[in-house]
Amino acid sequence: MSAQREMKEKNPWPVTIIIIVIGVIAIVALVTVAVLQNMPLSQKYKYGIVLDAGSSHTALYIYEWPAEKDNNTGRVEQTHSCKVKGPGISSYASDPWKAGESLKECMKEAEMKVPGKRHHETPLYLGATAGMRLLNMENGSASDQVFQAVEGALQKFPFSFQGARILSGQEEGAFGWVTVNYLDDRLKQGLETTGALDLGGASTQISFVSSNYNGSESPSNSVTFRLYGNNYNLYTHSFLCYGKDQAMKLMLAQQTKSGPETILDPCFHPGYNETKSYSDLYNSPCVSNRKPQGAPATFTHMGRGNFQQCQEVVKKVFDFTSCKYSQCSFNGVFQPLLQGPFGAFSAYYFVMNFLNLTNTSIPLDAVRQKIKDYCATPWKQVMAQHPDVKVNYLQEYCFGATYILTLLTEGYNFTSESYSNIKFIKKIKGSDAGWTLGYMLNLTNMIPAEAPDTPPLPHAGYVSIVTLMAILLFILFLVSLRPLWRRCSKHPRII
Ligand SMILES: O=P(O)(O)OP(=O)(O)OP(=O)(O)OC[C@H]1O[C@@H](n2cnc3c(O)ncnc32)[C@H](O)[C@@H]1O
Repeated sequence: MSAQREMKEKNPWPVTIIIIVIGVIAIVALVTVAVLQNMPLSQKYKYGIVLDAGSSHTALYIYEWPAEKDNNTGRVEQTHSCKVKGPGISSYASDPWKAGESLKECMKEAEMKVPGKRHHETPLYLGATAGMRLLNMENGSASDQVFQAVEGALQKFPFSFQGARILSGQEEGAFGWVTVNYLDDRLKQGLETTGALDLGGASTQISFVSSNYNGSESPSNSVTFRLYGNNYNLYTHSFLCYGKDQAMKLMLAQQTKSGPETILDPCFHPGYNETKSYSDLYNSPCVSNRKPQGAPATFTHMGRGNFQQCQEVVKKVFDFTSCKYSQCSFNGVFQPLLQGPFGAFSAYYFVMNFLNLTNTSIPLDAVRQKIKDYCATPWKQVMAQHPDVKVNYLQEYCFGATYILTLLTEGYNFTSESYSNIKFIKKIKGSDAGWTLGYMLNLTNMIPAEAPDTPPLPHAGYVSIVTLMAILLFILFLVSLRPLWRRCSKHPRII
C-alpha cells in the first residue's frame, strides 16, 4: 500500500501537464494584455466644422479626429464637404438675410453627418476671404449686415458657433500652407516643406519657406510658426484683385479703357459673342476707379482666340516697373527666391485639370502650345465637346490658363525648370487643399508647438518583447523542472 503510494507520488506527469497548461494560459494572457493595452479604447471621434465663405461661393467642411488623440498628433481628416448653392456671401450685400438663408441646406447636412451627441461640443467657424474683404472696403455697413445675417443663421444650429470673421490675406496664405504640409505629414516629421499656391476668385496667395528669407526684408510678408518642435519662417503674400475672376475684370478693363461698344478679346474663343454691361464689369473696387467716362451701358464681348495676344493683355495687369526690395514678384511686392516643391490648388487645379495639364513634367513650351490650340478652338466647337461643363466655367478656361501661366512665370518667376516643382492638387489624402483645415487646427490648438513625447518603443516592439520574454521565462521554468524529468525517465513505472 505504502509502495503503491510512493509510486503514485513519484509520477510527475500530472504536475508537469498542469504546469504546462498554466504556463500557456499565462503566456496567452500576458500577450493579450500587451496587445489590448495600447489599442485605442472605443473609437470615439471629435468633429469640427469650417465654412469657407469665398468670393465666388461658400463651402462647408467637416473634420473628424480620434477623441483620445485630441491636442496631439492624431490625424485630422475631412469627412464631408458641402457646396453652398448660389454665389458667395458678399454677393448678398443688397439682401443680407439671403446670405444666412443660403447656408441652411449645408448646415442641415452637417447636422445629419455629425453624431447628435457630439453636436454641442463641435466647434463651428466661418471664415470669409477676398469677396468680403472687397465688400468691407467698399461698403463697411453692408459687410456688417451680411455678417449679422450669417451669424444669426448659424447660431440657430446646435453646434458650438465660434464666430464669423474676415481672414486677412496673410492668414489665408499661411493656413493654406499649414493645411498642405499637415496633410503631407511634413510638419510632424520635420521634413522640407511644400509651398502653397492658392488661386481664388478674388485673391491669390503664395506661401513658402525660403532659406534666404528670415523676415528682415519686408517683414509684413513674414509669418513665424513653431510646430512640433521646429521653427518655420514663412514668406506669404496675398494679392487682392488677382484671383481669377477679379483678374479677368482687370484684363477686360484694359480692353475697355476707351469705352468701346465692341471688343475683340484674344482671351475668349473665336465666335464667342455676348452683350455685357459696363456697370457689372466695373462693379468691384479692383476696377471701379478705371470706369471709362461716357461709356455706353453695354458692350459686345467678342472672342478672337489668340493665346499670344491674350498673354500680352494679361501681362498688362501686372506692374513690373517698380521694386524697392532686392527682388520682387510684381506690383512692387517683395518675393525671395523660390524654393522647394509647391502645391497649387483651387482655380489652379480646376483650370489645369480641365485642360489635362496637371502633369508638370510636360515642358512649358508644350503647355503653351496646348493652351494656344485650345484658345483658337471655335466657341461652338468647345460647347459641343463639353456639353456637361457649366458655360460660365467653360468660357473662361482659355483666359484662366493664360492667366495661370503668366502669373506663375512672369509674376512669380517660375522657370521652365522650376515649373516642374509645382503639383496641381485638389485633395491630399481625402482632404481638400485650402486654408480651412489649417485654420481649424490653429484655433483648436491641435498642432503642438513642441514635439509630443513618444513612448520609447513602438507598440509592435512592446508586444514582441513581452511575448518573447514570456516564452523565455516559460522555457527556463521547464528547464528548472529537469530533475523531475530525469527521475521520471530513470525509474520505470511499477504497476
Ligand atoms: O478665395 P476667394 O478669392 O475668396 O475665392 P473663392 O474661395 O470663391 O475661390 P474658389 O477657390 O472657390 O474658386 C476659384 C475660382 O475657380 C472657379 N471655379 C470653382 N469651381 C470651378 C470648377 O469646377 N471649374 C472651373 N472653375 C471653377 C470659381 O468660379 C473662381 O473663379
